Order: sequence, then C-alpha cells, then structure tokens
Amino acid sequence: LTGSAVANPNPSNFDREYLVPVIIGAVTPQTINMDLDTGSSDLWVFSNSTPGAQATGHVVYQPNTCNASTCAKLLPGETWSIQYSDMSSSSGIVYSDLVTIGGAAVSSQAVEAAQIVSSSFTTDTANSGLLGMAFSSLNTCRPQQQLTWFDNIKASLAAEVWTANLQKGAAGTYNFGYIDSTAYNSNITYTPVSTLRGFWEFTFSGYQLGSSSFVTTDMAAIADTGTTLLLLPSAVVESYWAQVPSAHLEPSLGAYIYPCSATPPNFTFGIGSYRGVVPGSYLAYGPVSSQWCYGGIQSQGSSPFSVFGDVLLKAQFVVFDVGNLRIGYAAK
Ligand SMILES: CC[C@H](C)[C@H](NC(=O)C[C@H](O)[C@H](CC1CCCCC1)NC(=O)CCNC(=O)[C@H](Cc1ccccc1)NC(=O)N1CCC(N)CC1)C(=O)NCc1cnc(C)nc1N
Repeated sequence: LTGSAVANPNPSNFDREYLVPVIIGAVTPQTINMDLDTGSSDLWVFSNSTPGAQATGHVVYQPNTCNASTCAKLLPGETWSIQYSDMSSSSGIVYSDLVTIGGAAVSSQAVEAAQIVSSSFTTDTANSGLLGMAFSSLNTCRPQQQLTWFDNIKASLAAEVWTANLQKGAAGTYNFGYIDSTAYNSNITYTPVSTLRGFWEFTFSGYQLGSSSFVTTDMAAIADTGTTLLLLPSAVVESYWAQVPSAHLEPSLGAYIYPCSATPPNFTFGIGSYRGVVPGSYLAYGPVSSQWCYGGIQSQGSSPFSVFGDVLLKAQFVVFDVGNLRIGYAAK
C-alpha cells in the first residue's frame, strides 16, 4: 500500500501553511482540508459540535453514527485539549471513523471533533483541522491516548516512511509508504531522530549565513511543517539580519523586519557533510507595510531547539523515516 496527496499552500498568505484534502467517513464521506503538522499529534476537525459562531466559513465534520460497522462511533468518555506555541488552542470529544489520505485508508482512526476553537482558528477559514504527524506520545486524548493516522497505517504501507515535497507558492506533495526517486536531484542524507520530546528532533551540524563562512557547531532542531518560519537562536538571527541594511527587530511585532526592496541572504544548514541551501527569496516572508517586510528567519526564543519550518522545508525533499527513526534531506 502507498498513498500520495497534494499539499496546497494557503493562497492568501505567503505559504503560511500547507493544506491536505482528507476524506473522513465511510457512509457519508466528507473532504476536509487540513494542515498536516509534524509539530503535533492530534487529528482534529471543526465539527457539528463546534459552536456556529466559531465554525463560520469552515467545512465541518458531521459524524454519521449509524448502526453499521462502517459508521462513526463516539468514543465514550474520551476528550482532548491542545495548546500550540502560537498561543492558539482547541478541545473537544473523540469519534472513531474511516480516514483516507491520498488513497490510503485507516478504518478506525481517532477523529477529534472540536467543541471549542480559539479565534485564530476561526479566522483561518482555509484550514478546517489539523493532521498531527509527530509521534503519538504527544497525542492529548484522555483517558486513552490515541494513535496518529501514520501510526495506524504504517504496518500496511510498503515502507514505514513518508515524504514532504513542499513548494514555494505552488502545490507540493506528501507521499506515504515510498520514496519517489524522481523528486530530488542528489543523494538523501539521513540523520537519527530523537523521539524523547515527541517531535521529529535531530541534530544539525552547523550553518552558513549568506556568503559568510560555515559555522561548524552541533545544534538541536525539530522539523515542523506546522510552523511557517525558520526559528533559530537569537544570536544567529541577529547575525543573519545584520547582513541586510536597515533590517531590525521591531519591538511591536517581536520579529525582525527588513526593507522589502532588499533580498535576504541565503541560509545554509549542515547535516554531516551535506549542505542544504534555503534561497534568500524563500526567507522573504511578506509585507507588514508598504516598505517593510516580515523576515522568514526569526528567534526560537527560549525553546531548547530550532524549528525548521515551512520556509526551509519547501527548499528540500524531506524523508520522515518512522521505521528507522531518522530524517532525510535532499536538494531538489
Ligand atoms: C501537544 C502540543 C503540541 C506538541 C504543540 N505543537 C506546536 O505548538 C507546534 C505546532 O507545529 C503548531 C501547529 C500550528 C498551530 C496553529 C495552527 C496552525 C498549525 N505550530 C505553531 O504553533 C506555530 C504556528 N504559528 C506560526 O508558525 C506563525 C505563523 C505566522 C507567520 C508569519 C507571521 C505571523 C504568524 N508564526 C509565528 O507565530 N511566528 C511569528 C512571530 C515570531 N516571533 C515567531 C514565529 C506544542 O508544542 N504545544 C506546547 C506549547 C503550549 N503552549 C505554548 C505557549 N507553547 C507551546 N509550545
């Protein structure tokens, strides 16, 4: 078994997130556009349990709890509640239902129906749910923690692996169960993943800012499709933006902005001897005013790891190798 699904960038805001069509339900299938998120492990959707005012503009999951074995089933007493690093949150109840992504189906997937969503979810009408693809240890369902869609399907797949091939301003692909050797143009460099914190966490071997020399130093990072930007230690971020005249940390935003007339320098990361290059044009996030633009590289703050978010991931072919607990990067 393999699967392949399109990854659509949210068109209205600078690839802020990438959405995947997910089909939920057997008796009355519904296609729901969801944000595939390697930074969390809950599969949750707007639903008929979400108050109308919070669900306006969203596709809502309507579980068909009929009597046949193929119907949705409420999991009695199960609830979930999640907080994200951008301060958004959601919570609700849990059904078991058929969930198909790119042709690959899980018959009894925990589908978490939202009863409450915070305001930033309501306003992001392109996104009607999150598809958690971190490790199941982070799933918030209680009293019985639930498995991610990938953990449920992996034994049926040709290989316990999936890949992300995100594009800048264009549709990309998530493939499940196989590696498309035509999708990248070099060898894949793998490095071990630590699941201790439940994320796709790995060590990178250093970085290069623009045309400066490569800085060799082991650093911790997570690969997070659910974070838009590339978050690095504040000292590195300061050095990076020092290369762009007039770029500065804007206190009111808590973020670096730079003159839109400038093109930011490239960012290169190391994995062993592999060098992954993020073109400067990928690090131009978007305008905050007529002349100032929001930087694609920002501080990781007090986080103990950097966050390789979409601005970096879209420049690479990324292999999430669950079977071997490793992550792979290749140029494309
Ligand atoms: C089971 C929880 C689960 C593991 C959870 N995982 C995450 O938060 C990471 C996950 O990938 C989630 C998934 C999101 C959630 C919101 C909807 C879209 C998907 N990612 C995030 O929270 C970061 C998403 N937000 C973003 O990436 C936004 C998008 C944006 C871009 C440009 C301009 C403005 C906004 N970026 C920012 O907020 N930034 C701009 C501001 C800058 N100073 C930092 C970066 C977690 O760590 N929670 C712990 C947690 C709780 N509370 C807090 C406060 N921090 C936490 N880390």
